[in-house]
Amino acid sequence: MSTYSSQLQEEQGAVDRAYGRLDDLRTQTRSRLDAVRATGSHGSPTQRTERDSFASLYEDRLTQLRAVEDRLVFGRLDHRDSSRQYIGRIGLSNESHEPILTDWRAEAARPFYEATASNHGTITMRRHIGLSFRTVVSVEDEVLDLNSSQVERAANQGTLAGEGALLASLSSSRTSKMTDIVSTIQAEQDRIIRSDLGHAVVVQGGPGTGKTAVALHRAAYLLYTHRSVLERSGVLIIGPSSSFLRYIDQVLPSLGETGVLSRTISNLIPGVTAKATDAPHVARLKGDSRMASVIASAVRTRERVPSDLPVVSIDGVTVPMLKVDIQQALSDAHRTRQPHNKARETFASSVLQSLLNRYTNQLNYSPEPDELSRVRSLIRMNNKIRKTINLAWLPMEPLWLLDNLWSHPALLSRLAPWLTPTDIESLTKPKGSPITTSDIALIDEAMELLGPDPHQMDQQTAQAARRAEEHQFARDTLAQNGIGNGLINSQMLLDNINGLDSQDASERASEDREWVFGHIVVDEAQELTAMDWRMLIRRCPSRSFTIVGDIAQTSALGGTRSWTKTMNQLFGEDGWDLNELTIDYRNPQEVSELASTVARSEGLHISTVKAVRAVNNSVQRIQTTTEEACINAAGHAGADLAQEFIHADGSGRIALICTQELITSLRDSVMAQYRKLAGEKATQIVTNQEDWDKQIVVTSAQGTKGLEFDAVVLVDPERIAENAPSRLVGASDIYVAMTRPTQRLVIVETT
Ligand SMILES: Nc1ncnc2c1ncn2[C@@H]1O[C@H](COP(=O)(O)OP(=O)(O)OP(=O)(O)O)[C@@H](O)[C@H]1O
Repeated sequence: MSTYSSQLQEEQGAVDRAYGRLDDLRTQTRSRLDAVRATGSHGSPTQRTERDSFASLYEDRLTQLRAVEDRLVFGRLDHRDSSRQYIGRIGLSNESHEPILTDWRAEAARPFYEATASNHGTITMRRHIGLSFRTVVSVEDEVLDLNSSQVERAANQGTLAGEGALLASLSSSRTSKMTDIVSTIQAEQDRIIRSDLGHAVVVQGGPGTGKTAVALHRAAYLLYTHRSVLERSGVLIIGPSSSFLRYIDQVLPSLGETGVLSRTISNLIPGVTAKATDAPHVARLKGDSRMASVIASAVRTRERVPSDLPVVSIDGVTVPMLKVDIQQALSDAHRTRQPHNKARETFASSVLQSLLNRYTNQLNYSPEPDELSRVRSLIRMNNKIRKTINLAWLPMEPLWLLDNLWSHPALLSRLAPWLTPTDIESLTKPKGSPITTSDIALIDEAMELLGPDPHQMDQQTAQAARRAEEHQFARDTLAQNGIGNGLINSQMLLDNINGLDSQDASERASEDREWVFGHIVVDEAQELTAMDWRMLIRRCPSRSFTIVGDIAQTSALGGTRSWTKTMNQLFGEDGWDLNELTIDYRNPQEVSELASTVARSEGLHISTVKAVRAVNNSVQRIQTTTEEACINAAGHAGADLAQEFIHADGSGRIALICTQELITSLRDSVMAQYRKLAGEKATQIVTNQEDWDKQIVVTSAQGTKGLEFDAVVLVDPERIAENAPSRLVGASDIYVAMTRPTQRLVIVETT
C-alpha cells in the first residue's frame, strides 16, 4: 500500500524533473547570451543592432527564468485516462517538446482552480504540492470524481484533505510584503482573473476577500494571454498609498511579470508630485465632476476680446486693431480644436493677417511679397500688438492656472457659481501653496486643455521630426538588408537604436503623461473622485479596466458609495461587469462577524462575507475611563502582541490604529512597554526599521487601507468616529481598522 511518504517521494521525482529543465534552460539561455555578446562590437551597424536585439531578448528570458524559482511546481491534475498534468508558475516542456509543466494561466490549467465535484469534466483529482525550496514537503488531494477509485487511494495514502493548503497559507505570519496566491486561487477568484480584456471588470468584496490578490493575478494573466498588445502599451496599477504599493510590489515579479507601472494618484503625472492633502470636504469639492468645467472656464477666460485695442502706425500707415479681428481670430483658433497653447499660434496669425490686410487695403498699389513679409514682421514685433495678443489669448502653464484659481476667490466664485461662500473660503489658499493630492486631477485636466507650454512645444516638434526620421531609417534598414526573419520588426530595431527594449514600456510610460495604457488596474477604487476617474480614463481610452474595491470602506467624501452610479457614468450600462467576492480569507470568523455587526449597526451597506478560519480568542476588549489610561492600556496590549507575534526573522506584524492626534503618544507608550518586555536590543531592531518594513506600526485607519497585520489594537473607536468628517466615513474607518488582523483584534475603549 502506498504511504504518504512514498507520495512525497513520487512527487519529488516530478518536481526534480521540472527544476532540472529550468536549470537547463537557464544554462542554455545564458550560453546563447554569452555567445551573442562574445561577437564583440564589430560588424555593420545593422548586424550590431540585430545582435543587441537578441541579447536583450535573452536577458529578459533569463530574468523570467530566475524569477520563478520559488514554488515552481504547486499542483497536479489527474485525468480520467490516468494521465497527469503538473501545474506551475511557467510552462515547461522537455527537449522532445513533451509537456512537463503547464503555466497556471494557460487554459489547460483552468480546472486546477475551477473544477468542482459537480463540474469536473475529465478531471478526477486535484493535488496541491507544497515545497520548501526544491523539496516536496506536503501533498494534499481533492478528489473531484467521487465515483473513482481515487477516493479510496487518497484516503489510504493519507493525502486526502480539504482546504489544508489554503488554510496553511492563510495562517502564516505576515511580512511587509504580500505574497502571490497562485497555488490556492479559489474558483470565484479564478473566474474574475480570467475574464476578458476588452471591458471594465468591477470587483466588489468585503475586507480580506482577496480583491487585491485577484487584481494582481489578473494583471499577470492578461499579460500572459495578451502579451503582444500589453507588453508594448503597458499595464498601470493604481493603489491608495506608497506603503500599499510597496506592500504589493513583489507579487507580479514572483509571477514572472516585471513590466508594470505602479502609481498612486499623487504621483501619476510625471514631474508633478503632491506634497500635501486637503481637508476631506475640500478634497470632495475638488473631486466634484463640475470642476472639469471650472478648469475649462478658467482657460476660456484667457481667450477674450480685451477692452482696449491698440492703433499702430506701420510705415506711416495707421492700422487699428478692431474687435472684429479678435472675434475672427478667436473663432479661427477654436475651430482648430487644439489645446489652448497650441491654438494660440492660429489665433496670433489670424490677428496678424487681419492687420496686414487692413494695411494693404490702404495702399494704392499691390505690394511685393518682400514688402509684405517685412510689414508682417513689423506688425508681429510691435509691442502693443504683442501685449494685446497676450491679453486676448494668454499662454499658460497648468500649475500657474490652478494656483491662480485658488488664490483669487472672486475668480473662483465667478467660474463656479455652485460653490457657497464657505466653500470658496475653504478652497482659497495663498499663491505658491503646496500642491495637494486632490489638485493632481485638476492639474491633469488643465494640462489636457492647455497642451504643452510654447517652449516645450518647440522641443516636441523637434522630437517628432527626429522620431519620424528614425522610423524611416529603421524601415529602410530592414527592407534593404532583408534582416529580421520575422523576429525583429522596425519598432524593435528602433527601440534598440534608442536604447529601449520592449520591457521598457513601463519606464517610458512613467515619463510620458500622454501614454495610453493597454489596461489599468485600480485598487481601493472606492476612494477615487469623479475628477480622478477622468484622469484615468484619459490614460486608457479603450476602457479596459480592472477595478477593485469595497463601497463600505469608502473614506473619501467624494468617493464611491454606489458602483452602479459611478460605473454607468464612466462606461455606460453595458460597458462594465460587477463581480462579487464573498469569502473572507484574512480575518478570523469572530473578528469578521463582529466587524460586520458594528458596520451594519452604523448604517453601512456591507457585502456579506464568510470567514474561512476560526481562531480561538481572536477578539479581546479592554475598557478604560480616561485618555491617559486608554493610551497606557493600548501601549501594554501592543507590547504584549508584539512579544507574541513578532519574530526575529522579520516576520510578524502588529498595528495600533488610532486618531491622528494620538499617534505620537501611543507610539511612545507601546515602545516603552515593549522595551520593558523584550529588552533594549529587540526594541532597537523594531525602532530602526524602515517605515514600509516596520513590524510595529502606529497609524490612522486610513493609513492601513489595503494592508494586513497579524494582530491589531484598535484604540478608542468612539474617538475615531467623532473625528471623521461624516458619520458614514467614521463607520467605514472603524470597519477598515477592525478588519486588518489575521489572528487577533484588541479593542481599547474609553467609557
Ligand atoms: N485564494 C487565496 N489563497 C491564499 N490566500 C488568499 C487567497 N485569497 C486571498 N488570500 C489572502 O487573503 C488576504 C486578503 O487578501 P487581499 O488583501 O487581496 O484582500 P482585499 O479584498 O483586497 O482586502 P481589503 O478590502 O481589506 O483591502 C491576503 O493575505 C491574501 O494573500
